[in-house]
Amino acid sequence: MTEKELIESGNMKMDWARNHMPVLAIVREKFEEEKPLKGLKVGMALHVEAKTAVLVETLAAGGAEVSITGCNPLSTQDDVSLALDTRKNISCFARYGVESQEYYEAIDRVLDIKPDITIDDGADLIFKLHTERTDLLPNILGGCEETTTGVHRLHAMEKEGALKMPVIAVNDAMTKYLFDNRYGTGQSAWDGLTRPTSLLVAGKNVVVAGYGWCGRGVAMRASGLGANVIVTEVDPIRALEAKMDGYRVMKMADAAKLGELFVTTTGNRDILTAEHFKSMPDGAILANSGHFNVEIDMEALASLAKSTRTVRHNIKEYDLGDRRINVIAEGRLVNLAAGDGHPAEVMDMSFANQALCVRYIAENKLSNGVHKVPLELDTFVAKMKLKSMGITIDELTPTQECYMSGWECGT
Ligand SMILES: NC(=O)c1ccc[n+]([C@@H]2O[C@H](COP(=O)([O-])OP(=O)(O)OC[C@H]3O[C@@H](n4cnc5c(N)ncnc54)[C@H](O)[C@@H]3O)[C@@H](O)[C@H]2O)c1
Ligand SMILES: O=c1[nH]cnc2c1ncn2[C@@H]1O[C@H](CO)[C@@H](O)[C@H]1O
Ligand SMILES: N[C@@H](CCS)C(=O)O
Repeated sequence: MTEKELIESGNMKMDWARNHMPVLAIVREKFEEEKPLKGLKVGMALHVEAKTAVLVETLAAGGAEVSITGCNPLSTQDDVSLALDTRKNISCFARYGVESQEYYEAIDRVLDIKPDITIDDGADLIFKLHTERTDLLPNILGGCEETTTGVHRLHAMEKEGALKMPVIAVNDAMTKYLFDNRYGTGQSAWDGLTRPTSLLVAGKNVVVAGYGWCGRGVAMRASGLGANVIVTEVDPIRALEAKMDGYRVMKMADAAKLGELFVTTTGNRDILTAEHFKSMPDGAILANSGHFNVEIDMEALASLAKSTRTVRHNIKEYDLGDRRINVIAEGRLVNLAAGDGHPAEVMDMSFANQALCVRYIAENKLSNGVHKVPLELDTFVAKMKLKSMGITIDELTPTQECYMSGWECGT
């Protein structure tokens, strides 16, 4: 495609996404009217695709100058990146398939605008701010973090006294993780698994590692597609939940022997290791929908392999001699690296939270540390989402409110 065609394609994707993000549209209208971000610069590292682009244009509509790059070398859609870069007050440095050095250089270019507010997915931008670009910290009003792993990193920094800015844990808003991590990952992980493989899920043994918000979504949809789902966990409560939700629960050492398709969603490292690769059935398919590319030990797999080859777009086969193992999208987030990311209706809520939190940072002086999304913003997003779906719900009557808050009328 020519550059002009790519830009057209990016704009088309953005139009489609925008039309399915009604809560963000409400926020954008307010931003257009009130310009709450006028004079502010926002630096972002997020998955650069159409839904993210709608968030970026929303921030620009609020008066901000926005500079963005990717948060994963394989999740950028170049057509959207180019289309964004043509917009007024927006620069986009993300490119698909960049090597590590180029990935971090692009984060530096984002930081070169000297942002007042940051938005991260995985905390790579904040990490750079606290290591190589500390000179920029005094200018920072605050940041927002999109994902569970990023929030973990920030809590670890805070605990060590290393976090030198306020950050809002957007992931932890109820209108984010209950929907994005569960229904979003539940659907888009299967988009990323079925597109490259073009194989049947029904009847397969699917092993889901981790029964957190992402894991339960992936397991639920696997079950809906007819798979026999096996869950692995380290948390006894979550393992019990998985069992009572109807799945088999066992150690990965045992699941490895049975699984035909493996999906990691733990946010942890070394979930699938040499020990497991050696006992997997021939042709097993592995994918990660959790944390970076460390959930599957790709180095161990490469060193066990006698040879490797690309067997389909986004699938690499590792020939171990007595068996072959297939990995989707280099063990990186399968839903974004091999699929189209979460559905727009879900990112609508996640990104409405992001836009509202950026405004909150602009209008309130926050102390250094990790902050919750204010409950009124979380509730606003839920109410607007219901409204956009044409759903009205009951309200407590004064008598009911009194009954619920009293203690005399318990029986
Ligand atoms: N692919 C996506 O688009 C997407 C969306 C949201 C979150 N995420 C990422 O997915 C990961 C999980 O997020 P979440 O919100 O579900 O987190 P979560 O904390 O709710 O769940 C993680 C689960 O993994 C379990 N776990 C940890 N180590 C394990 C091990 N060794 N074996 C088995 N289970 C183990 C934990 O006990 C926990 O129940 C994070 O890295 C997050 O950033 C990805
Ligand atoms: O299509 C998408 N566009 C932008 N962000 C996404 C999309 N799908 C998922 N995530 C976000 O990626 C984070 C993990 O890196 C998740 O927390 C989710 O919010
Ligand atoms: N942005 C990182 C963290 C996801 S949990 C990634 O894409 O790997």
